[in-house]
Amino acid sequence: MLEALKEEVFQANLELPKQGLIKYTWGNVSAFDKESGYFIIKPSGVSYENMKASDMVVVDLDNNVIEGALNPSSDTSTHAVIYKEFPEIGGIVHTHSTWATIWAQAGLDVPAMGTTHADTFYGPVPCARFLTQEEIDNGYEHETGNVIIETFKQRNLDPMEIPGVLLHGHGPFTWGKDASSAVMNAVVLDEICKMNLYSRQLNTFSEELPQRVLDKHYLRKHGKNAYYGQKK
Ligand SMILES: O=C(CO)[C@@H](O)[C@@H](O)COP(=O)(O)O
Repeated sequence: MLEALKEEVFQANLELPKQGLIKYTWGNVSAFDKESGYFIIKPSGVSYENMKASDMVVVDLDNNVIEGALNPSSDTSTHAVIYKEFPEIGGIVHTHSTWATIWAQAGLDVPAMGTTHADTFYGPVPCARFLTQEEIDNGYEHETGNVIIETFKQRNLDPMEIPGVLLHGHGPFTWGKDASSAVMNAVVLDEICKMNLYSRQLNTFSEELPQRVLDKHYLRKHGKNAYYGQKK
């Protein structure tokens, strides 16, 4: 079942090593199928070289495997929590990409310092807190999803305007309307983390974008008045 989406998820997963976002098996991509309510995710620990589209695992939002011979990613319940809470999300990516993970390990939000950032993220990308011992005991991956939701709720963020998050001491999750846009957002997040780090090294006092520039760049690409991709 869902053969076309399996192929899409497979291709999106292959894009991670191609874009230099992961080494070994340090990441996963999934995509949600609105009609069935199932999502498709990379199998756990399977190397990208040996993986086939038919290895992709179909799961439901309660983490039951519906189809697939291999174990789904160990991050499956984090993906499920995000899909459940934010129905507009159609694809999710988790990586340990170097630059974004550096910011995650530093425990810092990623400030919007340039228009590269503003073209994709409408404000700083938040860094979510460490999990408590109780949360880890309750179910680490599930609670990781809950901490992401908590971060977006507490800060009143729209997940489609800020399509990603850092987890303190761990790494990034990004998402989008489908798997390939979630991968693109993972690439952008890693690049802006790199740019910001160098900018702050060159000038500790490098400023964040003024709101007017953030608005200009984000709003011409997104939302009802977007200029990009519209007919003349
Ligand atoms: O975050 C981690 C490990 O820290 C996992 O995402 C990573 O190892 C990938 O796991 P899976 O192979 O998807 O089970």
